[in-house]
Amino acid sequence: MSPGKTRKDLPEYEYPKETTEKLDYADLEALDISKLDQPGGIEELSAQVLNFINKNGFFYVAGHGLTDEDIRRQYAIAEQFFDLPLEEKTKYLANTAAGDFRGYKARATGEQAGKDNDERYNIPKFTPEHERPHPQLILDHYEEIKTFSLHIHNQILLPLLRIFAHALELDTEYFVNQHRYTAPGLEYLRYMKYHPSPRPLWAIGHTDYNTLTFLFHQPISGLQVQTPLGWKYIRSSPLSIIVNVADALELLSGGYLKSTVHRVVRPPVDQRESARLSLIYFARPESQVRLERVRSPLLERLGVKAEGEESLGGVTAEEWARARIAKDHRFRAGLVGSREGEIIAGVKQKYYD
Ligand SMILES: O=C(O)CCC(=O)C(=O)O
Ligand SMILES: [Fe+2]
Repeated sequence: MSPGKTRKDLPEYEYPKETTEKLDYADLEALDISKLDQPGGIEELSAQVLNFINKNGFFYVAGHGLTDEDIRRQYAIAEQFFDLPLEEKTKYLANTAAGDFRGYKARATGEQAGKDNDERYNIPKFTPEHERPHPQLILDHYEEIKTFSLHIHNQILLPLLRIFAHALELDTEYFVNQHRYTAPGLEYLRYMKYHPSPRPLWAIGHTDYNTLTFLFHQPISGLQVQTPLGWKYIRSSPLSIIVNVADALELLSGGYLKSTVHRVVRPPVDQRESARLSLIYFARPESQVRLERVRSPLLERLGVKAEGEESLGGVTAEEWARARIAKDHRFRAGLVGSREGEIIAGVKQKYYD
C-alpha cells in the first residue's frame, strides 16, 4: 500500500507469540484476488467461491496488496489509542443506544462488568457525512488511517463484490453499485481490545450485520466459527485477511450466501495473560439499499428463497444495522436481562453459545 519507509513516530507493534497448544482449526480456502487482473481470473475465482461458500462463509483473502508493515502500523495506533486515559476516550462515546457505532465503546463496569471485557473505537468512512471529533492521536494519523481504509474498500471489498456478483450471474458491478464509498452508509474500521478475563466466552456466538467483515492477523487465538461438526478455531496468518459473509449479503442472496456464526472464546493457557487486539473492517451496503433478494439467474434456477423474506422486503441496510446495534446496546447496558427475540420486521435474532 505505502512506500516501505519506516515511520518512527509510534512504538512499533510486535505481534504476541503464537500458542503452542494444538487447536481444532476450520479448514478454509484462500481467494487470491490478485488473479482478477489475469485473463479468466474472475471465472476461476467465482467458481472457487461457488465451491466453498455454501459450506462455510469464512475464507481467506490473499494477494490483497497490504503489507505486514501497513497492518502493524494500524495495530500500533490502536495500542496507543487504548492506552489513552479513560476520560479522554469517553469524550468520543458512540451513541449505541441509537444504533450508531461510530466512536468509542468502553468495557462494562459495575454490575455489568462480567458481561463485556472489550473496548472498541470505530472509525467511519472518510466522507463529509461522518466528519466528527477524534482524539489527537487519531488526527495525527488521519491520512494513514484513511489510506488504509480506502485500500480495503477499493482494492479488497470491490474486487470481492465483483467475484460474488459474477458467481450469482449478475452484472459484475451489481453489488459494487450498492457500495459506493461516497454514498451515505455506515461502514467502519474498528480497533478493538479484549482485556484478559476468566470468562470462557468473550464474545457470544453471533452473525455480523454488514456485507463482509475483514479480520486482520492476530495471533492470540480465540475466534471460532460454528460448523456442522461444532465450533472450530480460525487460524490467523500474517499473509492473509480473514473474511466472513455477514447478514446483508445473506439477505441480498436470499440466504444462499450464509452469514457466519462466530464467537470469541478465552485464549489458550499460554496466551491468557495477554490482551487481545483486533483490527477489523466492516463493509456495509449504502444506507438506503433494501435487503431483498437479487434477481439472480443462479438463485432462480436453484429456487432459493429465504425464510421471512417477504416481511423484510422493505428493510434497508441502515434500518437493519441500527436495530441490531441498539439491541446489542440494551443487552450490554443491562436494560434487558436476556436477549430479546425480534430484530425488525418480525425477524428473530438467534444467539449461539
Ligand atoms: O475479535 C474478533 O476476532 C472478532 C470480533 C467480532 O466477531 C465482532 O466484533 O463482530
Ligand atoms: Fe463478529
